[in-house]
Amino acid sequence: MQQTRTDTIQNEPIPRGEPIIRVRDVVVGFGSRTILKGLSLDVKSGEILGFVGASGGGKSVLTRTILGLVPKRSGTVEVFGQDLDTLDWRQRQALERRWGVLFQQGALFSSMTVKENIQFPMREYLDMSQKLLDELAIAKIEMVGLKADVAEKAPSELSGGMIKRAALARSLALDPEILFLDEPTSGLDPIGAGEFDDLIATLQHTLGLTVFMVTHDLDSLHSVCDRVAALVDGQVAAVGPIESMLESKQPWIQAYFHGKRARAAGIGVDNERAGSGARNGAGV
Ligand SMILES: Nc1ncnc2c1ncn2[C@@H]1O[C@H](COP(=O)(O)OP(=O)(O)OP(=O)(O)O)[C@@H](O)[C@H]1O
Repeated sequence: MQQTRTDTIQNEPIPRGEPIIRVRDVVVGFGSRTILKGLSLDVKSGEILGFVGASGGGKSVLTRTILGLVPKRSGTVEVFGQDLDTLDWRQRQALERRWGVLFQQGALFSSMTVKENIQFPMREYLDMSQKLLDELAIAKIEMVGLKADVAEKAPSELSGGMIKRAALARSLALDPEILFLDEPTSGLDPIGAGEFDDLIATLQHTLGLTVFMVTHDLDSLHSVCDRVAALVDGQVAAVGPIESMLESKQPWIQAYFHGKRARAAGIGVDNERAGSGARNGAGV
């Protein structure tokens, strides 16, 4: 059991399949531009939800809004059953250590070794000896499929794929229940991306994580996501298993999931062969 310096208000795990993130009628804008226009979405405990949408449509903005990094104009965000607007800073801190984030650039501190990067969030929240911190960091490094000797390396000595894994190890530093991934496979070659997808699926399965994953990667959507939510014009236009996306009549979703790249990823091929056997969308 890790020791914590932070008070917690509610540590009950959310039962599998129940909403662990509940976004309701969220409006976010910058100046005269409104990006999220009354967006609602549930992320269920234990699922990998893929979040897709046009470039610049607001996927990262939603992620950052859930994380409390971007102010809302209206609407509510509940995580672990708690309305984020009602928490004081201590409660907020307790809640934040229950999630991990891997941002698009997977930025590691360049002046620190991989081990120090992973220990950075640990030092903020955990009160334990250096020896234990070292053991924990090595465990995280091995968990993401890297060798222990990577611990002492600088980020500049790593390949792009290794940096992603090291950044993932850091996001797992505090044993989060929810993992936010912003385009985790961007910049990886198809083999590296496939391996990273497998890693996410394995970690989700073994650690019982809930994963909210912004992605453009049709292979990832196909191979690891339990459900997909599509952001169109500031709202979630459809959410459900990937098969349900194929049935959507929404033009952007049709273009996305029936396009050339989707066919190349094998999406829809089975459905087209099997006629109309696809499941229906699950709604928000
Ligand atoms: N802090 C900010 N101030 C002003 N505009 C912003 C800010 N953050 C995001 N935006 C704008 O909001 C829109 C949505 O951005 P966002 O990064 O969420 O898109 P996205 O869907 O994640 O795109 P991509 O798939 O290309 O990463 C963009 O037009 C962006 O310029």
